[in-house]
Amino acid sequence: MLRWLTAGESHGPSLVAILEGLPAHVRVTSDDIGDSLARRRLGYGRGARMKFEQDEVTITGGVRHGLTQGGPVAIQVGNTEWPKWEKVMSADPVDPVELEALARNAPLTRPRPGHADLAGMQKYDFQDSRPILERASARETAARVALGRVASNFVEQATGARIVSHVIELGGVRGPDGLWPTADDVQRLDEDPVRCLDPETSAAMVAAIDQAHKDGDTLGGVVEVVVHGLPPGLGSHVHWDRRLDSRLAGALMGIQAIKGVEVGDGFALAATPGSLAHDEIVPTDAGIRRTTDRSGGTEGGMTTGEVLRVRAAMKPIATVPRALRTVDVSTGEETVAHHQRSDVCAVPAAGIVAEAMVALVLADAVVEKFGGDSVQETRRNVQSYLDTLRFR
Ligand SMILES: Cc1cc2nc3c(=O)[nH]c(=O)nc-3n(C[C@H](O)[C@H](O)[C@H](O)COP(=O)(O)O)c2cc1C
Ligand SMILES: C=C(O[C@@H]1CC(C(=O)O)=C[C@@H](OP(=O)(O)O)[C@H]1O)C(=O)O
Repeated sequence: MLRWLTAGESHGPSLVAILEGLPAHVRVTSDDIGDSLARRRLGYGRGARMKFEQDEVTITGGVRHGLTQGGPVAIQVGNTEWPKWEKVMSADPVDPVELEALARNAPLTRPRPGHADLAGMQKYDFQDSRPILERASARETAARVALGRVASNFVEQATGARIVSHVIELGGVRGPDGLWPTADDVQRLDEDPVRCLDPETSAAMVAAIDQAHKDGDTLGGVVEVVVHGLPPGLGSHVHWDRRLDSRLAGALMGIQAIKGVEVGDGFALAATPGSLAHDEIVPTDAGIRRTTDRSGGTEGGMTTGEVLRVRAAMKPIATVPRALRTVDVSTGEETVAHHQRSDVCAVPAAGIVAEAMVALVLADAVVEKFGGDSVQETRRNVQSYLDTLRFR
């Protein structure tokens, strides 16, 4: 079983993340992790912070000379914003007079509808939303993406499978159906301002972001994660919490602002007759194959060996410049929510986070099915399973 945890606040000194349970000899470097973090910062519509903040990666445990050692992998991602927040976010007490003089420390008492502010203040008994938003912030996804890169290196080195994501809808602009990227499309997608495969749709998405920016508004959208080359049989039909589709859905729903998940054609299948909803099984020269991939590569909570496809729908950014109504909790009076610099749209970044979450679920499922204390042992186990697989 893989276990992982992240800690750290949006404006704290750093995020930290630990991943336990991977075999030894997985190739991974700080540059790999830095590359994945750089991909998460991409995307038209993100706010000013993405431009001036750097992700400073340090692997502090579990990796030696570019190979995992079998122990927990520990990664630190420094927040370069920290010097501005040293007093406000200090772990140790700070002189209250000094704190009072800091504009940055002014209590945030006008909770934003759509963010964690109000429910968090009620639940954790704070009169200021700062302690809530600091941890609710999607800054934390940098730590997940760092671990996700270690996990995806493992999945690729053990099974050959490759993970890619793309944006299929943004601000109501939807691309043509049935366009799925291959792993060779990653560079092209990363170069597109909104990580969309279709150039015309991409241009319309960029225009939608520009319009929202002009209108003081924010946008959401839908990302799809596609995995090529997985073996059949990851996950299991035998219990709800062993189903791979359930684990993927939980992981994707665990990303900030994700409000819907689909596996394969998901909700559209509910409106399709059975004769057109499933993936027929046919004999081919390459073995038993499917004619379509409507199920998104899982049946009975297990991978089928076809392309895995999962989608996540992101609600619009909660910090709306044309601020929404709220209550000032210090007075009880109606007012508008606090607003500072913020993303207009972070759907392209959410796709990179979704890739990381899928990688972590798949790494767990690969360890569970194939085991191994070194990645070469895992790979041998995968190969012997494939060599002896029935009805290939
Ligand atoms: C990559 C990414 C970037 C985000 N950027 C912002 C942002 O700049 N401003 C904001 O208000 N919300 C942003 N969000 C969304 C908030 O984190 C999210 O709405 C908040 O945590 C509450 O979400 P929940 O209702 O799903 O818990 C972002 C989310 C993601 C995944
Ligand atoms: C810092 C990141 O995203 C942040 C996520 C976020 C939120 O509320 O989720 C709010 C914004 O931060 P701030 O409130 O400091 O402007 C984003 O910039 C990041 O992704 O690295």
